[in-house]
Amino acid sequence: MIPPLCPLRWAPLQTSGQKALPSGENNRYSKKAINKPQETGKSAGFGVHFPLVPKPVNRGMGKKEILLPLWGVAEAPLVTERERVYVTTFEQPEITLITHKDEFCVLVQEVDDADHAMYEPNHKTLANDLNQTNSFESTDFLSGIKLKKKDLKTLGPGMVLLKNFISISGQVEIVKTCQEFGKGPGGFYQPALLNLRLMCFGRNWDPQTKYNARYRGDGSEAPPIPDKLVSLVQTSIKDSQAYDSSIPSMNPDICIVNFYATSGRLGLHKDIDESPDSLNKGLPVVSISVEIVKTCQEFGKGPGGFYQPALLNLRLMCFGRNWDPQTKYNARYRGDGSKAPPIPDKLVSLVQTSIKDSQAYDSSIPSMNPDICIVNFYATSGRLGLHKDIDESPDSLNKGLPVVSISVGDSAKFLYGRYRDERKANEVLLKSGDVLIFGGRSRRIYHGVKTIIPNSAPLPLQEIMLGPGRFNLTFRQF
Ligand SMILES: O=C(O)CCC(=O)C(=O)O
Ligand SMILES: [Fe+2]
Repeated sequence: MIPPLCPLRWAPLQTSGQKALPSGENNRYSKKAINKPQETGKSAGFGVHFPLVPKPVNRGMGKKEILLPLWGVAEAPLVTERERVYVTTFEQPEITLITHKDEFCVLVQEVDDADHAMYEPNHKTLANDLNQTNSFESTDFLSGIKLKKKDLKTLGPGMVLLKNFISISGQVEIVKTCQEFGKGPGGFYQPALLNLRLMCFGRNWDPQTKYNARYRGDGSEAPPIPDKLVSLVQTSIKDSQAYDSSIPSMNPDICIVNFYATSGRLGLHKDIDESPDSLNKGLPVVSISVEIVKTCQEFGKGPGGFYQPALLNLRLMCFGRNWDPQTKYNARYRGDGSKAPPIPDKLVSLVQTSIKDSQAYDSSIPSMNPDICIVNFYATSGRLGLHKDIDESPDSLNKGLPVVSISVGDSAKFLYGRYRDERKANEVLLKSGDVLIFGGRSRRIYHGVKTIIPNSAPLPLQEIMLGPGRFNLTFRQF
């Protein structure tokens, strides 16, 4: 079993297949067909060893919750496609749980009773394991105590989706607030031609007069935005900025609440009624993965830039200090006399954020201050044989200070395992924007890159990259 290995899906850019909104000032309510959200792919399957048995809790309607202790999940490769993760137990390989990744690693499964029955035999044999672990109470999930882990995706530059961000109890509170204010003066009404009901907090906006009518037709004024909602918004922005620093801060002064009945819909439109100052702030937006590619391109062509090391199927450069496959960390300068440029600050903080996030899953992952970043560029034929990263100082290795690996560009089939044997290795697809952290007991795992998948990079990246290929940046503390 592989100890803590924690791939985070950070995904800064939209995956190919998602379409940008059509250009042109489609205003808020023009009647155009609504595109269905595009599925970007099916969940991947991973063999995961669970040393304990899930305890299904019946929630009715064929829904059961499966509670797993945090560490049981942290040992699993938590790579997900969207919010779903498939987990297969080794003990019962025929069982595949279709689960939601959630805070506290409470996994929710929809199973019927036949599936349920299959768990029972193991339940007894592994009861001891279960007792030795700190499993979470189902009430944690129901009361929706603060989210430990936010599933975070950027859908494009400046566009971030925080999955599972608001606890269930928070959602209940929001519904209650909307119900309460919605039925009072200034509450919900059905605007002409629109297939939804609308109300505003903070100030009035309506489809006809935009922000120009201070009061509603019924003479009512919008109630202030409830404080709790304002702080929820502030927290969301702060969290999103940790991933996409191009998102500007904001003090909301208007909140538009739409209620869609089941037949509700809203045509494609832009939200462009706010002040020009507000609309233009934060432009142009540069996503961090675009920035990473540009940084690598810029430094990569200068002195100390990319070169092809003997016998390796990739191009290499370093930030922070020099490392090369022959002399390891011993040659301070490269063969061409050049010195490694410092690691860009933004990358250092990205690494710190990733480590912090991974620690929320697995507190055994130590913190780390990167002083070396090795950048590999793999063309489509690029690969890297199974190896261990063991050239760092004994102190760093013994403490298990993590290697933080950021992938940008085309996806790669990444291998990892206990042995230097590709047939025995586990495989995981690392996509653009994924951050893989291996530290603690996994610091000395074998790992390598089997293949690069050409043209799998998000479209905006393909546009700025000079051709297909993958950048991988590994950060370590010597
Ligand atoms: O490209 C990768 O994902 C792995 C790179 C790596 O293992 C290394 O540079 O040591
Ligand atoms: Fe490595």
